[in-house]
Amino acid sequence: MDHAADAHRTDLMTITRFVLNEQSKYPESRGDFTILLNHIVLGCKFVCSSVNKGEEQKKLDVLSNEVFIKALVSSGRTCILVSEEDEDAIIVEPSKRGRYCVVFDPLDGSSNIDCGVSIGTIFGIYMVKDDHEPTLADVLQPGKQMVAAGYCMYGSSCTLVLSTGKGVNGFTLDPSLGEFILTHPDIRIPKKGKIYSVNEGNAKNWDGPTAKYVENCKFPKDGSPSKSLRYIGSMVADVHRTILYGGTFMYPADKKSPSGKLRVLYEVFPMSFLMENAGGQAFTGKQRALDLVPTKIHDRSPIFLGSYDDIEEIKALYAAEGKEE
Ligand SMILES: O=P(O)(O)OC[C@H]1O[C@](O)(COP(=O)(O)O)[C@@H](O)[C@@H]1O
Repeated sequence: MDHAADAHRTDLMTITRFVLNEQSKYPESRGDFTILLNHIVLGCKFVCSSVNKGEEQKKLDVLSNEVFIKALVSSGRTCILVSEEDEDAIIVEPSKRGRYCVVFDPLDGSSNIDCGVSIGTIFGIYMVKDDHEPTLADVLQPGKQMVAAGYCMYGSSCTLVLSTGKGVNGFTLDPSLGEFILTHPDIRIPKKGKIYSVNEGNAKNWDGPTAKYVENCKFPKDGSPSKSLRYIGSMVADVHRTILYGGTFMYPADKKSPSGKLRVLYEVFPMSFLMENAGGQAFTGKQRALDLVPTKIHDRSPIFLGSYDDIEEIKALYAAEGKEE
């Protein structure tokens, strides 16, 4: 091996080192974010190892949630937590409080566990500005106020994708080191893609613009090649492929579920934050997804996210429909 390749192999950029480097650009930084992230990473390592051991779904759902909550509270850096698994938000006891609010889905796509399809953890982080008693208002904030978001995918390898608002970076767990190492620096989504991803089983209930977009993907009128349908039905895996290869991922509204299926705080916002930071877009059918203001912690929203040009096409179809009405 030549010296340059060797230097690369021996100069390990762990996720902690990466975030410390980023934070050191801010003189006011106290290292709190790095400590918080280390606790999230611990939760991800736990879930990764449990998935690999083949724990069954029910147990894994509950276990993952408990591990994340305990890790986040014990970090001493959080004040309010919202988990997909818990109906109510968790207000951290005063002696363990810090400035961050974490919204998360500890094990998204868990119905896929027992057949070995990739699943993941999704998280978003808000920061409270002053010392006040934490309330739900601290997390019922538009996604554009998040300071960071990410997901960890438990697949053939364990990959953590993170944005702190300046680009998107991917880290892969090296099981022999027990460390996430930077393997995908500065991920940019292709400007236009060749793939669309949606549950076509719901097609008969879609609205006009969604149906028209999917029709255009299959039978483009401008002579361009048809797009391919790829749908895993596990959001982290579908979004991960979309960021890397380009195209669109959609969970639209339909007649049966007018708000779609996916949850605003811990599914739609973190993935939209990552998409925008990778150069893509995220749209609800009405507005930029990150501008949404949730009114309840488990609110849902339709979502279209992906390559810049492809989402422009969807936005144009919704705008045209608005004019027809
Ligand atoms: O099976 P559908 O309706 O296509 O839904 C798939 C979506 O549901 C999810 O599995 C989330 O649902 P769960 O919270 O029940 O796991 C996402 O990961 C995925 O994008």
